[in-house]
Amino acid sequence: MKAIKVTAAIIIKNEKVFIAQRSKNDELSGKWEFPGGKIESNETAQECLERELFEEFGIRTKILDYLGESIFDYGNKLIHLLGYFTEHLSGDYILQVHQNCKWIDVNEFDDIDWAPADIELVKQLKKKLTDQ
Ligand SMILES: Nc1nc2c([nH]c(=O)n2[C@@H]2O[C@H](COP(=O)(O)OP(=O)(O)OP(=O)(O)O)[C@@H](O)[C@H]2O)c(=O)[nH]1
Repeated sequence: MKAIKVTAAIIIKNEKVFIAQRSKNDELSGKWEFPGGKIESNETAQECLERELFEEFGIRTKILDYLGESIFDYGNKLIHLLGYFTEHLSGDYILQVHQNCKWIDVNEFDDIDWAPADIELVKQLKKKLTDQ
């Protein structure tokens, strides 16, 4: 099975991380994720993330450092999630496709009902944020 490459943004403000909840009609409905989406054939991971964040929330962003990856087999598909630290440049967050969003502290990571592919990425992020 060929892995589907998906970008995921880690946006941090006042030491809190932005996460979004997938919509009712979505696959993985109700699960929380780092916003992003599938990389299209003509774009880089960075271009993809900037496009997705504008489409999904109406915000302009700048992609910073690469955090890491998670490869997860959902059975019907293999997801290759790529996490990038991302800076919010402008625009208010307006939900276009998600049912909810929130800013969470690293202490709350373990209480979130994450999309399964995110769990490995969350582990890496937690390590990075608590080791500093
Ligand atoms: N954006 C995003 N997708 C994730 C995460 N974790 C995870 O398993 N996924 C999965 O990765 C795939 C990407 O989904 P998406 O729906 O956000 O991407 P997209 O906007 O390009 O999709 P579409 O073109 O089907 O609407 C989905 O199968 C989704 O369930 C995550 O943290 N962020």
